[in-house]
Amino acid sequence: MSETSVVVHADRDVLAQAVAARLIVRLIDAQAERGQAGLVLTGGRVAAAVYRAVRDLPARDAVDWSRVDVWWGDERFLPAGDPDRNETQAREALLDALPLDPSRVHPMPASDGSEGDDPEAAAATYTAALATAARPGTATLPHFDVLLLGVGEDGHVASVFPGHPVTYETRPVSAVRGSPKPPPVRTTLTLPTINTADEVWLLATGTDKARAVGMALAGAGPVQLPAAGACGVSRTLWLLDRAAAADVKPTFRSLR
Ligand SMILES: O=C(O)[C@H](O)[C@@H](O)[C@H](O)[C@H](O)COP(=O)(O)O
Repeated sequence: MSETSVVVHADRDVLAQAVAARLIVRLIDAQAERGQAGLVLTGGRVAAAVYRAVRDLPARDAVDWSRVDVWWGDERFLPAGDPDRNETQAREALLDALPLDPSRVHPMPASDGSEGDDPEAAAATYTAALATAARPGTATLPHFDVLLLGVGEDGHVASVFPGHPVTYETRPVSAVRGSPKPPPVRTTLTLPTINTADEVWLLATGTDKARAVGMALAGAGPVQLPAAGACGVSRTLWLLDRAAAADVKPTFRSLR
């Protein structure tokens, strides 16, 4: 039975520290249970603050990083190494500092990769990479223990934007053209894929996010507000600061 929880922290710095600690513990537990862990990264400023906090916490050494599979929930379709790629940002903020197994780090293709400047081909390549790592006996996807999502002011998650055709997409990975947040071309896990994760953690800070967060938790639909359609199999965890939680009904709040 899936559980939805909301945890509210004082501000972004405290949130980043607390989410980093929570993430480290969750990865340790996953490895204790399964011998490995699957982590899906997101882009954006809040996630970057969390990544830096993980990097700087000594407890990160309790994770066996060589047995963590790292995936991305979405990517800005730009050349390899572009500073605006989610991959580049995650590598700089965290991944470069960790003893990861490079074969277990799975960035989404870049626009100058072997697929060429073709986001549909890039989405197909990522779909194949996911299928290669699929759980034995299951369909097409690996085990995601934790899937991180930033939340946009408009309620987007990953590169699933409100009202965009991608909100209806049922294939595992989709190309996105005409993104309202630059750059316009992206690749993304779709909502059905996101929703196979054991735990989905939605991160939001600042007053700009309050309306979207409040509406998502009040039961908005996923086409209007994709964040409302992101749910973990075991748990959906909203990790907010006070400003982003301003419109969340008191029944959902657990102040920290
Ligand atoms: O590629 C991206 O831009 C992200 O994956 C996107 O979904 C992001 O997570 C949100 O827009 C929140 O970003 P902020 O934390 O910067 O507000």
